[in-house]
Amino acid sequence: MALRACGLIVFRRVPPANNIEFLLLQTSYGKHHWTPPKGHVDPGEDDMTTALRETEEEAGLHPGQFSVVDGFRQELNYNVKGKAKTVIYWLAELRDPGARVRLSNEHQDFRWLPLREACEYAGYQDMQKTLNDASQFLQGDLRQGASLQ
Ligand SMILES: Nc1nc2c(ncn2[C@@H]2O[C@H](COP(=O)(O)OP(=O)(O)OP(=O)(O)OP(=O)(O)OC[C@H]3O[C@@H](n4cnc5c(=O)[nH]c(N)nc54)[C@H](O)[C@@H]3O)[C@@H](O)[C@H]2O)c(=O)[nH]1
Repeated sequence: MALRACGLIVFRRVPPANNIEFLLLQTSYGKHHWTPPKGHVDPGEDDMTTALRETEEEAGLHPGQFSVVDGFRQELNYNVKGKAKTVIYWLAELRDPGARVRLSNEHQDFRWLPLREACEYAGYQDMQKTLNDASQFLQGDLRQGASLQ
């Protein structure tokens, strides 16, 4: 069975133009790659609980500080050291764009990045596609919101 991990693509809207920035964390081990907060599903744990727990452990952001966006869920499948791994991501908007990120010792740095830079930092094509899809989803959300007003 594939290794399973879950996480949240956390974003914030930055005044004055409400531009979207995504949160990426850099590992303090291995190749020092950048990903959204995520981690392995513990035995008996459901996926969303894992995503919330890992976001709190790795970024210091608790569920009261963000809202999970309805209707967006992406599954990535890749190999790590020859073993299949599945990663599920949801999208979550930080309520206070100034909220402080607190890293654990698993990460050495973090950045809030607009889409293009986030894709550059993430590197992997599947993660780039996920970030692009998230951005498009949010733009669609905005358009829908505007048409309802
Ligand atoms: N010392 C040391 N310790 C490690 C190492 N490795 C782990 N630890 C320990 O594990 C704990 C973390 O546990 P959790 O937080 O629960 O789990 P995850 O968050 O799942 O953590 P991972 O880092 O294991 O998982 P990935 O991010 O998935 O990276 C695995 C590989 O996959 C590639 N990769 C990454 N993202 C993408 C993508 O989007 N797309 C594609 N295509 N590929 C991608 C990339 O090549 C990468 O090298 C740490 O505390 C350490 O103790 C290591 O190399 N050295």
